[in-house]
Amino acid sequence: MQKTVQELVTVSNGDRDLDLETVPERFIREAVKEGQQQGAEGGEVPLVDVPVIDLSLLPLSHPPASPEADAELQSFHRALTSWGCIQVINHGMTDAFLDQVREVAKVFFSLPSEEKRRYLRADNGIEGYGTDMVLSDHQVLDWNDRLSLFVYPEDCRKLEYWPQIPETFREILHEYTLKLRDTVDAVFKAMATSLNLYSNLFLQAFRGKVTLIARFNYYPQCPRPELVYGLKPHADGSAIIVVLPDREVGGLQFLKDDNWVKIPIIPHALLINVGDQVEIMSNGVFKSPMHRVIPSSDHGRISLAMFCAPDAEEEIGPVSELVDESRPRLYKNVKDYPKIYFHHYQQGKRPIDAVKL
Ligand SMILES: O=C(O)CCC(=O)C(=O)O
Ligand SMILES: [Fe+2]
Repeated sequence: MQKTVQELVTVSNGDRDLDLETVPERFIREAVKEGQQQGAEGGEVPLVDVPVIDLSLLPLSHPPASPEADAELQSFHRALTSWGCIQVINHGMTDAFLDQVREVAKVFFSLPSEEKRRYLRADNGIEGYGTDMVLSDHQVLDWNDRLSLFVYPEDCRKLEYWPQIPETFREILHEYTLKLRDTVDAVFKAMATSLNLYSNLFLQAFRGKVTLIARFNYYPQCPRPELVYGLKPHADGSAIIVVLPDREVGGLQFLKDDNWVKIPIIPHALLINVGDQVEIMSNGVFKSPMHRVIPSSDHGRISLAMFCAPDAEEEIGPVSELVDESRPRLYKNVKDYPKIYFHHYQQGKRPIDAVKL
């Protein structure tokens, strides 16, 4: 396999000591190469608050038990219909546990290359350690290395890709997965409740079968962040995505009303995005937001994204309760949306447009 980004930047003394002074051509954004990048792209991106939702207050069925629960449900609904993104607090995981999850990821990415390469992704595989998938010679590469693992259901796990160092990696990822299962169930129930539908609607549509894929992202420090993307602008292809962002280093940006904005770091909140599959199922009521990551010039950044999706065998489509004369059906029914997603993403298109009616 080609060098990882981390190998390219030749870190000699911790994260701060970068030998690389220029960014290799393959990472340079198309717009920069074509001389089209506008001032704002390289300049300041404003900081805008993302709605903060207290998960412990969200009612999981009708009717909300208290005025507070009702108010929280309204905020949740507003956030998902406008932003498609929330920061969740009181999600049931302690600060110390989230820091442990971050720590095992940090230790893994700090291991020598030879050790990490024991978990290298196969050429045409999804799981394992590696870089942006190289699909064509002209593809602009993301300034990002990642470790992707199927984590749920448990019988899908391929332990040969699960790091053995640090020793606690497997156990902590297992525990995080089980806790997140509860979190995503609660979010799906609150979504349905906020739409005045019965709370198990999404989970039943998935026939109780959800899959979780963990993606540990590492964005090494970059000498010219304004020339590259840590992750190119994209919306996520799953149903919902739960991100544990870096505690200190920002970089995640969202497209809000056609402008890129930064969001504040809330160290122990989980960031939850609507993915394309929930946009489709909600007939466009909930929005799958465009987002991107810009690396930092001073520090490496680590995040853990958990992609939660129905089984690829399940057909999904707008739920009938959300289709009527005033809101005609906007999307086709689809099976194996991730396949459609990757096919269109590779071509630089927005995948959800391919299933619009
Ligand atoms: O690194 C982040 O904060 C976001 C990651 C992300 O958007 C993704 O993995 O799809
Ligand atoms: Fe994403």
